[in-house]
Amino acid sequence: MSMIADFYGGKSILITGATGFLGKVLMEKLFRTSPDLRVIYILVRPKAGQTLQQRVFQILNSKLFEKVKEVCPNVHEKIRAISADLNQNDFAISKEDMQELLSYTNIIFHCAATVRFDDHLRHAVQLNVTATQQLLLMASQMPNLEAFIHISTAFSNCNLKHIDEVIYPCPVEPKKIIDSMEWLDDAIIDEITPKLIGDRPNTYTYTKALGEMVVQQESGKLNIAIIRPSIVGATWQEPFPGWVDNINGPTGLIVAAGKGFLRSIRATPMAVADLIPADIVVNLTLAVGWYTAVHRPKSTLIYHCTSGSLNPCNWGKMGIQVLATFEKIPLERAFRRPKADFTTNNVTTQYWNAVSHRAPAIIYDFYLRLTGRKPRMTKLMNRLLRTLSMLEYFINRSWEWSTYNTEMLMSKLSPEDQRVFNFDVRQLNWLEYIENYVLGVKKYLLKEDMAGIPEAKQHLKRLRNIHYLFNTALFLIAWRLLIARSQVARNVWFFIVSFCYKFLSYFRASSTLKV
Ligand SMILES: CCCCCCCCCCCCCCCCCCCCCC(=O)SCCNC(=O)CCNC(=O)[C@H](O)C(C)(C)COP(=O)(O)OP(=O)(O)OC[C@H]1O[C@@H](n2cnc3c(N)ncnc32)[C@H](O)[C@@H]1OP(=O)(O)O
Ligand SMILES: NC(=O)C1=CN([C@@H]2O[C@H](COP(=O)(O)OP(=O)(O)OC[C@H]3O[C@@H](n4cnc5c(N)ncnc54)[C@H](OP(=O)(O)O)[C@@H]3O)[C@@H](O)[C@H]2O)C=CC1
Repeated sequence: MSMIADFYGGKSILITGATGFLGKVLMEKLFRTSPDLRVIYILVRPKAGQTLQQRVFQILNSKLFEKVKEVCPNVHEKIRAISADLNQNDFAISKEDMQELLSYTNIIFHCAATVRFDDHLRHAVQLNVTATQQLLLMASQMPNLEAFIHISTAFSNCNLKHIDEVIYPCPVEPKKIIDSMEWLDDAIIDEITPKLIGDRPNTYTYTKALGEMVVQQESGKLNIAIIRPSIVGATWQEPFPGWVDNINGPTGLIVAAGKGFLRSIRATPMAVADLIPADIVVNLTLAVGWYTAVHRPKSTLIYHCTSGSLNPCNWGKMGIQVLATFEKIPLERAFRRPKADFTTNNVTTQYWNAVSHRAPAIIYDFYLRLTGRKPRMTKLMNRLLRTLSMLEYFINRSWEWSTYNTEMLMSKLSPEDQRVFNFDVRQLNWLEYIENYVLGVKKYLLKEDMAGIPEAKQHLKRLRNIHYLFNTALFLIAWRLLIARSQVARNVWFFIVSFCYKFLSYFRASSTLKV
């Protein structure tokens, strides 16, 4: 019997960010392991022309929720979508809905955030700091609340090399930042942003650090815990291996490599690739929810959900395995063959960006223009290069995260809970995981059919032939130009031609003699 699954039975759970990557995996696991839970409230905003109901319907009818329907056939009745926008005052929740949330909620999982690295500071503060503060205020009015679990990121203190499971203060108090965002205009905010974020690389990591400070300062009498996952990747085992549905983090680069857009990347092959599968994050989150509610630790505990210190993998190994998988299982309609390499300095990066990224895009756009179509490759390539420049910070450094609390929690679980809510990353086989990740990208994100693999392989063969033809033509043109200009080149050319002629004559003469 799982104590954790049992604990969530009959509970009313509030999840923010339930429509996001992690939120969906969290909801799925909750429904699958505790189908007798009372209700899951999710705060959702209408988006991309879809109503709340349409969004929920789409999630529940997705591949991810297939197994849930077997164990919890009435899942539609157990999910209650509440119209909310975390950017608005009181989240723009109606009075009745607010009353219901305040009266019944037992557990809160706060996953919502803006994860964009380059978000404007005002927006990032609003969502990652102010909204967290408002949610804590709401939580403090919930008489039945047992635990508040805040999802942060292991990179909130990426300006440090060794990071402990503690909250590190930022120089400027979050309250002052929240206040100043109300009266400063955008131009001034733009000007002070680099000074505020200091040695952090972007507004995302900075505002997530401020969010943690807010949690600490406003915790009051609440039972709170903070989880810091590193780079969340596709699922490892549950509900099935390799599930992923957005392009954040490494996923976008895996797609770009598989489609042949990404040919070189400025990364340190030996740097630790601190990836963590989404299902491990979710299992730890649910275990932390249980532990925080039942054991009520005296202070706010922080849990690092990272892989580097327990089972390290590096970017070099990961890159090789990604490419090896694409050899066996290519993506459809690739632009070029999947073939990428790491560069380690600015000069080679600029060179390969020009030769392997920009030049093919320009040539392809020229071809599109010639055939009366709209050019698009240069724009796409520029976006990819911008993305690469944003991710570079994270793939050229290694961090050490201590995992004392996470290991302590593991030791508190019963053998059954260790199995059902497994967050022991030491059991993960990286090569197998990455292969499944790449397969998952193909199946679940790009929705490509496995039956199309032979055709995809044929397409790659055609691309290889075009590549050889192009290189031969380029070589011949260069050689012709050289011969026209250099006496040495001419001599070498005559030498080769006469050597080939003599060799052929000798070969013909000896074969005539034999007859
Ligand atoms: C041997 C070599 C082998 C090579 C093989 C390859 C193997 C793999 C090697 C693996 C190395 C992994 C490194 C991971 C490090 C992650 C560190 C995370 C650390 C923190 C973790 C966290 O705690 S938190 C979650 C992370 N938070 C994000 O990860 C959001 C990022 N993101 C944005 O901050 C915005 O996205 C940004 C970029 C501003 C654009 O912003 P923007 O306004 O220009 O545009 P959009 O966002 O609308 O995206 C418009 C177009 O960008 C394209 N794109 C967007 N993301 C993309 C992406 N990741 N990879 C590719 N392409 C991407 C997309 O293809 C769109 O293309 P299209 O237009 O055709 O749809
Ligand atoms: N992915 C990763 O690699 C990592 C993520 N994390 C943390 O995990 C958490 C979840 O991340 P992830 O699932 O990847 O992120 P996603 O971007 O996939 O999901 C973000 C969620 O927040 C919601 N949200 C954003 N703005 C609002 C708003 N104004 N009102 C209501 N809801 C809003 C989104 O809703 P909508 O669908 O409407 O946009 C979505 O459900 C975040 O706190 C993130 O910082 C930490 C480490 C790594």
